[in-house]
Amino acid sequence: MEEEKHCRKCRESAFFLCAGIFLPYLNPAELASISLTCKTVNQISKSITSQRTSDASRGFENVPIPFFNLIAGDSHPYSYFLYTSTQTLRIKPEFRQPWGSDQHTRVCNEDPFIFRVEDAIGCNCAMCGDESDFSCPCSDSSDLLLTRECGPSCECDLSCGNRVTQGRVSVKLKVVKDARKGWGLYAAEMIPHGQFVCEYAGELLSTKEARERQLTYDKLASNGRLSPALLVVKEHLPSGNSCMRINIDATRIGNIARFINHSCDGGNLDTVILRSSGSLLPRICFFASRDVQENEELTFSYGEVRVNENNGQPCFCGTSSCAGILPSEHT
Ligand SMILES: C[S@@+](CC[C@H](N)C(=O)[O-])C[C@H]1O[C@@H](n2cnc3c(N)ncnc32)[C@H](O)[C@@H]1O
Repeated sequence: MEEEKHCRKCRESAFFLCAGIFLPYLNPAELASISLTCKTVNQISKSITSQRTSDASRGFENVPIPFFNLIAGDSHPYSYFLYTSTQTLRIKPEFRQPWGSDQHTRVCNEDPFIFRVEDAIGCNCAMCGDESDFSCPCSDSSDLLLTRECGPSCECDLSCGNRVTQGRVSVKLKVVKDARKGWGLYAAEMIPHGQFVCEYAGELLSTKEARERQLTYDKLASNGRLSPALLVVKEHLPSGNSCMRINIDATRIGNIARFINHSCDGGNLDTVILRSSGSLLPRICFFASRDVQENEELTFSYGEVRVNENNGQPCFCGTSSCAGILPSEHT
C-alpha cells in the first residue's frame, strides 16, 4: 500500500515537472484547453499567464514591458506573438518559443546585423560617439532621418556612444489595450525628445512575399481576426524614385514595436533608417520626435497611401487631421 502511494507520488511529481517544461511552449488557446485537465495544471497555466502578462518582451529587453487590459469583459490579458529583439530571417511556421517559465530561452538571433559586408572598412577611433569628437567617419550624417552608426566593421564595441540603437530597449514602456485600436505601446515614464525608443524588429521579407502576406492579412484584418504588423519602408533617391524597399513583418515574430499604432498627424515618433558600417541592410528605428509624457501613447504615421473608404480599415487616432481610414500598402 505504502509502495503504491510512493509510486503515485513519483508519477505525479514527474508529470508536473514535465508540465512546467512544456506548458510554456503552448499558445493561449492550447494553454486554456490543457488547464481544464486538473487543478494543478490549471495553477501552472495561471502562473504562466501572469508571467506573460508581466513582460511582453519575455525577458529579452533591459526592462520588463507589462500588458494592461482594463477593458471590461475582455478576457485577453496579453497578446501572443514570438519575440525577437532584432531583424530575423523567415521563421518556419512550426517554430515554437517558450514563454512563461523561469528559463527564457533566447532562441532568436540577437545580433542586430544579419548580413555583413565582407572586408568593409569601419572606424578605429578611440572615442567615437563622444560629443567632443566629431571626426568619426561613421557618425557622418546629413539627413536626420537617415543616420549612421558604428557597426560590425568598426574597432569599437557596444559601449561606443555611436551605437545607441544596438543595445536592448531601456526606456520604460507598457502595452495597453484600447477598445477600438487594440493593443498600443505607451510611455511608462517621460521620454525626452531625441531619445531612442526601439527598433522595428521582425521577419525580413522579399517584396514578393510581403505582397502575398499583405493580401492574406488584409482579408483577416477586415474580419477583425488579425492585427497585422507588416511595415514597408522605402528609401528614396534625391530624385524621388524609390531605390530600396525594406519589408519587416512583426505579425508572428517581432518586438514591442509591433504594438505601435498609427496617428494621422505623424505621432510622436520619428522613423529613422539607420545604416551601420559593415552591415549590408539598414535597420528601422524609432526616436521620440518631441518630449513624450508618462502614460502617453507612442504613435507614428504608417504612411500616405490609402485605399478607398469601403476597403480600408477605420482609423481611430483621434487627431484633428484624422483621414478616417488607415494607410495601407498596395504597391
Ligand atoms: C502594427 S499593429 C498595432 C498593434 C495592434 N493595435 C494590436 O492590437 O496588435 C497595426 C494594427 O493596429 C490597428 N491600428 C493601428 N493604428 C490604428 C488606428 N489609428 N486606428 C485603428 N486601428 C489601428 C489596426 O488593426 C492595424 O492593422
